[in-house]
Amino acid sequence: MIIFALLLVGLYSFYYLLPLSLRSKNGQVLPPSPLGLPLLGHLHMLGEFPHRNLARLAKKYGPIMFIRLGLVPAVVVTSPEAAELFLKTHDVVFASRPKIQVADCLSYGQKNLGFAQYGPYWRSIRKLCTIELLSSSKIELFKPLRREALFNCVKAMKNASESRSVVDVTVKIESVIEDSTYRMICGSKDERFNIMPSLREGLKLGGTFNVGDFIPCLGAFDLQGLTARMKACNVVLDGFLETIIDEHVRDAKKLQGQHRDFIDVMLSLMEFNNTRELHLDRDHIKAIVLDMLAAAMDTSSTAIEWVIAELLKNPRVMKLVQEELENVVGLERMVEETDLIKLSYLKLVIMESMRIHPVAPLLIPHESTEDITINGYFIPKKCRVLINTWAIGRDPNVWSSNAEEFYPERFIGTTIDIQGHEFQFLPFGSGRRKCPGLQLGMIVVQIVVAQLVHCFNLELPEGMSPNDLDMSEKFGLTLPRAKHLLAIPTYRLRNSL
Ligand code: HEM
Repeated sequence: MIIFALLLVGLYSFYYLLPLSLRSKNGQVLPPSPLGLPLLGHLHMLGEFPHRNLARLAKKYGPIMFIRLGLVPAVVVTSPEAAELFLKTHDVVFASRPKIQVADCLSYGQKNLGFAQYGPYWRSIRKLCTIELLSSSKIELFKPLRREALFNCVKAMKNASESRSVVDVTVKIESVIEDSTYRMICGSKDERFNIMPSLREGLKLGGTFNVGDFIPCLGAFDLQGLTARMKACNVVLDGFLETIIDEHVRDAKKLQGQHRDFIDVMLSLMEFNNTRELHLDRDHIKAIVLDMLAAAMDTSSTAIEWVIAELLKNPRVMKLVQEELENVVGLERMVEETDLIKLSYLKLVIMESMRIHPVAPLLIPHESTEDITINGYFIPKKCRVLINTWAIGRDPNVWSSNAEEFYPERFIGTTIDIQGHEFQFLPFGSGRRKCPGLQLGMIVVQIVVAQLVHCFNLELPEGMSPNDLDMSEKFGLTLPRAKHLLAIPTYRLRNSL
C-alpha cells in the first residue's frame, strides 16, 4: 500500500514539477532554494522550530527563498524590503490563504475569517467582525468587563501575596483574558466547558506542517497522527458552540431584539439579514465565533506572558516601568485604561517584547492568487508565502549588533510603530490581512501588564536569578512560552482594594 502511495506521489510530483521548470526556462527563475528531496521537497528541514530553521537557511539563500513543501511551492520572506514587496506593493496578489486540513476541520470548511479565501465572503465577515466586535465604540463598550476581570485577578494575587505563595502567573493571565473575552463574545464564561486547551491545541495544529496538506495522497495515512487530534479538538469545540448557540437562540426570544454579546448579533444577522453578498448559516456562525475566541485569547495571553517574562529577566527595565506608573498613576489607585496614553515607556517595552517574541512568528500563511514576478523571481499561482517576522525581528542588519538584547530604548526617536507601516516590525502583520484586532489586542496587553507590575513586585521563586528564567518557546500558529511563568507577588499599592 505504502509503495503504491509513494509511486503515485513520485508520478504526481514529476507531473507537477514539469510546468514550473519549463516556466523557469522562459527566463523566469525561481528564487534561490536549498537542495530538497524528491518527494518531501524541504519539509524535512523545518524541524521542531520552523521559524528558526528557516531563518538559518535564509542567511544562505537570501530574503526571498523558494522552498517546496511536498508538492506545494512556498516562498519564505526574511527582510523588511522583501516583506514590503509581498505585503504592500503586491498585497492584493498575496491576500489569500491556503486550504489546509486543520482549518477545514476546525473552521467548518474555512468559513472563519483568519483562513477565509480572499474574496467577497472574507471582505463581508471582516467588515462585520470589525463593526460588531473590534471597532473603537465596541472596545469602549466592553471596558467594564475587562476592568472587572482584571480586578478579580489582582484580588486573588493580593491574597496569595499575603501568604507569600508562589503564583502561576500564566494561569492568572489566561484567566483574565478568558474571562473578558468570553463575556464579550458569549455573554459569560461557561463553567461547564473548558475550551482553552482545545483552542491552544487547534493553534498548535494550525502551525504544524501537515504532510497530508503537501502530499495529498499521503493524507489518508495520517503519518503524523494529526487527524485524530483535530477530530478530538473538533468534538470539544463543536459541543461547546452547539450548546451556547442553542442557549442564545432560546434566550433571544426573551430579549426581544436586544443584543447582549457577539453571538446575539451574529444570530440576528442570520435570521434577518442574509443578503446576496453574505449568507450566514449555523456553520458560519460557529466558525466565526471560534475564530474570534481563539484570536483574542491566545494572542493576547501569549504576548502578555512574554512581556512579564522579559521584565523579570531585566530588572532595570522593570524598575523604569514601575517608576513611570508611579509618576502617572501614583500608588493610591489601580491603573485605568485612560492612563495608557501617558505610559509611553510601557508601550516601548511591549513593542520590544513583540519584536523578540512575535505572537505569530510566520504570520498566518498567505497564498498567491496568480503567477507574478517579484525582484526578477517567478512566484507561481497558489504559492504559499511565509513571512518570517521572528527572523526579521532578530536580524542584526536591521536592529544592529544588540538585536538579541531586550532594549526598549531602541525605538526612541524612530518612526517605527505597531501598525505595520514599517516592515522591520510586523507584530500584527500589514496590508489587507493585517490583524483586525490590533486596537483591542494592544489595549488588553497594555492594561494587563501595567496593572500586574503596578500592583505587585514580582519575585522569582526559590532564589531563582533572572538569568535562570527558561525562555523556551512552543511552535504553532502562535509562539507561546513552553513553560509556565511562576512568581511570588508582593502587593505595592497603598490602597486596600
Ligand atoms: C496582542 C494581540 C494580537 C496579536 C499580536 C495579533 C497578531 C496577528 C497577526 C500577526 C495576524 C496575521 C496577519 C497576517 O497573516 O498577515 C493576525 C490576524 C488576525 N487577528 Fe490578530 N492579533 C492579536 C489580537 C487579536 C484579537 C484581539 C483579535 C480579535 C478578537 C484578532 C483577530 C485576528 C483575525 C480575525 C486575524 C485574521 C485576519 C484576516 O485573515 O483577515 N487578533 N493577528
